[in-house]
Amino acid sequence: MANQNLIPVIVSGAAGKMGREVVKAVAQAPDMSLMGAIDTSPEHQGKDAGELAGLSEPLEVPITNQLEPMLGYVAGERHMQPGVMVDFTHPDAVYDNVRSAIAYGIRPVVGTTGLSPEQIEDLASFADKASTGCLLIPNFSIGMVLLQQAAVTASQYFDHVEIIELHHNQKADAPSGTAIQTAQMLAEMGKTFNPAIVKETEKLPGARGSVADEGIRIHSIRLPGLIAHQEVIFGAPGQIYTLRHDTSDRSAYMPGVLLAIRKVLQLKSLVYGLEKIL
Ligand SMILES: NC(=O)C1=CN([C@@H]2O[C@H](COP(=O)(O)OP(=O)(O)OC[C@H]3O[C@@H](n4cnc5c(N)ncnc54)[C@H](OP(=O)(O)O)[C@@H]3O)[C@@H](O)[C@H]2O)C=CC1
Ligand SMILES: O=C(O)C1=N[C@H](C(=O)O)C[C@H](O)C1
Repeated sequence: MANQNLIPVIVSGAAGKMGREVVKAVAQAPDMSLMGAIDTSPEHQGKDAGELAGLSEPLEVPITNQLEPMLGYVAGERHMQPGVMVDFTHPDAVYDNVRSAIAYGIRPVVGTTGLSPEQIEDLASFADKASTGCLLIPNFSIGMVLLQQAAVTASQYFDHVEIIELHHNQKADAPSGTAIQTAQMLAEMGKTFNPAIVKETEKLPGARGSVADEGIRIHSIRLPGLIAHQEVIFGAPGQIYTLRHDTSDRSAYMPGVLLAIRKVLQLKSLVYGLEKIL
């Protein structure tokens, strides 16, 4: 395939758990070219992104912490498709990274969670003004989209629901972006869940989890040995309906990430959620 058909991709957070998977997936995609691998972690500077990701051959793409020069370089590659930046970094870094990418006309595909509603609104208006596609995807796995659809269906028939999300203990944000999105989807059904039956007292603050939109409670578990898991539990007199999704390997997210890289080129504004591009 000639170069002008390739999508130039920058991976931000390339040395991290998700970033390494993305480097592998992009390197193996026939329509993409890994142009930059950004990561701030000092011990990985200068290392080959492919070797770090476990590929047998080097990709000749060194890890660097210089995002802006890389955005400028890719923006200047006019003989290729418009550039895409995939971000799997940290809740404290993602907002600035996305603003910078949009400013250079590079389309962000964002997996990093932990953005506040205000930050998301601001990024949406920035992308809109720049007529630049931007995808914010709290969860790239198809299984989670299916779980959320089943939860929305069930919420028509159940008035009581709680969410439990379980993750590895290196996760910075709680609750997970996926749990927040799931609660938002249920809240959009237009009813308030979990009407109080008794006056509850929390003898230890937080014992009943956090209360998201429309009374939906979210409980966050953090343990080594976990990757990413979510349960949505509906209750009614005499029955419990439990939906559960388990991620056992981060490769589960890669078909969604590659799809998002291709789809973001067709967008002119910010879109939130994998289900919108399937
Ligand atoms: N949407 C989805 O489907 C999924 C989303 N996630 C989310 O993705 C994010 C990353 O997760 P994960 O890979 O597990 O995290 P890791 O901590 O393993 O990786 C993040 C990497 O980004 C680096 N980093 C931090 N700040 C910057 C910055 N400003 N620029 C470039 N690199 C930076 C980190 O370096 P250092 O360690 O030195 O800080 C680290 O190497 C999290 O928000 C997580 O919730 C995770 C899985 C799936
Ligand atoms: O940090 C993680 O690992 C994950 N984060 C995302 C989230 O916060 O929902 C997606 C998935 O749960 C894995």
